[in-house]
Amino acid sequence: MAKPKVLLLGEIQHAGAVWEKSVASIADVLEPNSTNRAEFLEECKSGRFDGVVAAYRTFDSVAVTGMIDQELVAVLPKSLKFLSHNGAGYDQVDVHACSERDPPILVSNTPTAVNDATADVNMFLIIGALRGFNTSMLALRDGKWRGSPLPPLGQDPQGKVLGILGMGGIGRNLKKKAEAFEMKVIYHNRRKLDAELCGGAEYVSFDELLAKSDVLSLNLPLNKHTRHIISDAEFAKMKQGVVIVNTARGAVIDEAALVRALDSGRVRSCGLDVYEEEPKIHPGLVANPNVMLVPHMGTWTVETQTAMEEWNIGNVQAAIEKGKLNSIVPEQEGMA
Ligand SMILES: O=CC(=O)O
Repeated sequence: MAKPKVLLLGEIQHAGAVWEKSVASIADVLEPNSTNRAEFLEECKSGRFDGVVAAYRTFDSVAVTGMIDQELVAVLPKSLKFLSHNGAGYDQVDVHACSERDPPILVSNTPTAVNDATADVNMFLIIGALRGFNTSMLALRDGKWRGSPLPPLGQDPQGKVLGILGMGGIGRNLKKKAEAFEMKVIYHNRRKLDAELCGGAEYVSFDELLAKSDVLSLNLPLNKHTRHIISDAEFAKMKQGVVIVNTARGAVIDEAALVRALDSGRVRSCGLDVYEEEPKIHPGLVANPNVMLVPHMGTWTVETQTAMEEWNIGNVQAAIEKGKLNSIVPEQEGMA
């Protein structure tokens, strides 16, 4: 019997042995010859991927395929039923277009695998931004010890109110870590979570979150409802001297408005792992020595990258062996 076909978009870098033992041993794995989106669209139209049942994609494969949007979904082979995205955030995939296609393409991501590593970076950015470490770290490397004039004193996390916008897996993990630093956690989410799930954190309205937080952390997915959820009007509702931290996706904040809020002093400092137009960063952020900037490394650890790949491989394996995904994105729950 012919083996099922799987499309590999991007590279398996850490769980190669698991891939070989599982998917590669039971499926024919195809990889695109294309080097850009125009070529990839043509390669899809040529029928080269016909018969493919499941696709494994990486965040970086967007460089070849472009976004998985309506235009691309329309030319993907009709045989493709499952798309496994190796990442927690799947804003590169238009899930609505995948659901609407006949037959639909079911999408999975890698939620829980990323929680610890991302919440760790989140905590690092909170402490770094509160303590204002960036200025003196730059001064030290410039041969000026702590710098002259001396940097302003930092602030302790103990007793500060941490507002978490988006109480999913990363938000809940961050809550536990922040409580070890004696921060008081409040949160806002599309829906209030039961007390056990949110670990007793206080649920507040969006406006209350903005008004009460000493540190505001963005932990929500990027989609058309959350793009620029934080902009000038929201900064105006925050405390003077608030600290902003974002490990979610750059575009949940209007970056130009953030720079204005930093320049006016409304925002004292920020810690960012993600940017609106990666790898471009707003010059107003780069020029500000007071802000902590990390180049999208929230999940950049051996353990987490391996766990993410293994999770994604598990989804592809389940797709071809059982005709279903182990985990499906929330928008498609009930479609499997
Ligand atoms: O940014 C990282 C991810 O979405 O997993």
